[in-house]
Amino acid sequence: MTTATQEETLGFQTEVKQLLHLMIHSLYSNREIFLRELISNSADACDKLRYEALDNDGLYAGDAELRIEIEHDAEAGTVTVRDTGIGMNRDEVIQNLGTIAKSGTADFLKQLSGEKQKDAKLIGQFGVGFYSGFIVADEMVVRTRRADSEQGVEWRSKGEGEFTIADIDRPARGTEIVLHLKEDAKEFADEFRLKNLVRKYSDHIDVPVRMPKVEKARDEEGNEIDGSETVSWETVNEATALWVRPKAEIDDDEYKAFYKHIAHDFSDPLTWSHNKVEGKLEYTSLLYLPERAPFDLYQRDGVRGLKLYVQRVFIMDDAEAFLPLYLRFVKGVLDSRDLPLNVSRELLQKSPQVDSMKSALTKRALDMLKKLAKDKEAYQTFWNTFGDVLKEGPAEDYANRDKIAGLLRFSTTHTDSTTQDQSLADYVERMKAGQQKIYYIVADSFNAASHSPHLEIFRKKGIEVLLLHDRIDEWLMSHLTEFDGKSFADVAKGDLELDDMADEAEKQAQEESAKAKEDLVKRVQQALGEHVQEVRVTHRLTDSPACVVLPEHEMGFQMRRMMEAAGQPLPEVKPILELNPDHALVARLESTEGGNFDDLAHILLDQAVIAEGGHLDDPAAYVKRLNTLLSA
Ligand SMILES: Nc1ncnc2c1ncn2[C@@H]1O[C@H](COP(=O)(O)OP(=O)(O)OP(=O)(O)O)[C@@H](O)[C@H]1O
Repeated sequence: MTTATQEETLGFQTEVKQLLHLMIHSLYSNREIFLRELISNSADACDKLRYEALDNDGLYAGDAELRIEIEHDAEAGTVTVRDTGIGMNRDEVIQNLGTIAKSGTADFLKQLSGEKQKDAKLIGQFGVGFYSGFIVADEMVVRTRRADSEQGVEWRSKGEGEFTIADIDRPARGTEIVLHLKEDAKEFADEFRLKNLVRKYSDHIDVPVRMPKVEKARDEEGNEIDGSETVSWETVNEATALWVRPKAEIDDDEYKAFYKHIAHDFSDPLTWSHNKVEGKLEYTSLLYLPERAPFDLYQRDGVRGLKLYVQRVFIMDDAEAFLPLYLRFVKGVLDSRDLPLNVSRELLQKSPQVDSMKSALTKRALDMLKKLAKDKEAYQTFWNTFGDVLKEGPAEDYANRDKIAGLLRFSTTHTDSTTQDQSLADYVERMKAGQQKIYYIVADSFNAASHSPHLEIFRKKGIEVLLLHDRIDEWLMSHLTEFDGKSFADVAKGDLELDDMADEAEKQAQEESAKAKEDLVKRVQQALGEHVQEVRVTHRLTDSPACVVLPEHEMGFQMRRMMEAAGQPLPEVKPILELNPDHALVARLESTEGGNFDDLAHILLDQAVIAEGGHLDDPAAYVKRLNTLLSA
């Protein structure tokens, strides 16, 4: 019997309570995963001990065998998961089992409304880990002792808002978790069931998972002898690290199970890539592409990186140095033969070996995406979830710009749909004879892009335009210069050079109408004064009377608005006003005199700004002018 001292009862952090509630209700139909989660934690704890013992093998204290044991007691209705890993001290128990360390969890949980909370998929974004025990247990007891401490600790909770913690005697290091099963979960206290679950979920774990095997002696006739029971421990999982095994011997289910272990995810991965590299550098990598985004994907301090092993010894989680930021959704394992066992995060930052592994792994990850892209549906799932992150690529990784460009997907006037599912290769294939450039427009929303006056001439001529409407798009386009030898052109910037595609008669007519409007252009320029940089006649419009454009190398409207919203002061840039010489309103303008001319010229400018998604400096003045003209 253990004696408990220093007992205190503490409350869970609010987020833990919310998460527990969410989990118990949403994972009911998937209850068996509790065992996978607890074994996964135990395996991590064994990895951590192995790592700390590299410097101090005294930590093993005569028992160097790392193992996980699972026992059950059908009568008492309990299941116990025990490990000889690193264990926890009192502070760690409070910290790890009473709080959720991940920043942003509280905010995320707050956003979830009642209906959404029922969605089992959401819970996967957190990786419920230890707390999943409460899906099947109405009480959990944890007894643990850290390998470098003499003091054992006991933690108990019914998962209802508080836990009790006390010091106990505990000769064995490591952690033991006893689950007191709920009435309707007693089925898990069964040898056969447990064994199957271990094989299903934890076969690939490096550490042996053992279960007691009860044997009875037999008499000469082969009958079991009562009272002769002996118990031996039997290893029930394969217990070799998955990535070490030859690819041909690993089936898809094993790859998937391993993903769930390392990524703490509930869903299957979309795809994976397993490679052994030999030569100057020797390492094995197993990269996975998740199906769902973690809730902290866009947080600067969100978890990312690979699980790093050196010669099969676990070194660290979330080693960020091996992949660029724009591939932060990739999960996986890297096992290197060349790095020193005592490698630290700081050393990783500076190592040339790490740099060459990073560039090789980046290529692998991009190749994995290219392969996935052959399956349109799967790739679309990827793109809808992580496309925005991949769009950071061309700016961050100049060397792989072309590869990344091939992986991008866009909305275009060809499909006129918000779904971004067209590649640049698709676009190039559809280019018109004589078309030199890949045209795009950037706007704040899909509708603003697809209804922009700038597209009128393109639609008329049947030239496809990419409709970019994500916040990051202008940033992306400023880092893409060409694709397949074709340069990119923003249809809202600079002069339109559709000349190669216009016939002679068309060109001549355009020149003539520009000439005929020279006078009007001058008058408008005078009326608008410093509000515009230039006024000119355009042929890019068919339905609208006017539009605003920016000089070729100027930052685009969308990016300007974003930077201004972020408090970044920018030098003012005046737009160029382009007039449609064939529009009735422009004809009316031409025949208007005096104050009305000024009003109408201003109205045309303001309307062009609005149509492009911009805000008016002085909206009241616009309304007043419009009303004056309407009531004239
Ligand atoms: N068997 C164990 N031995 C030692 N420490 C453990 C054990 N189980 C859990 N812990 C500690 O408790 C922490 C919280 O565990 P929990 O399973 O909730 O989350 P996690 O494993 O960190 O990540 P995730 O939430 O993604 O599963 C772990 O990070 C670990 O430090």
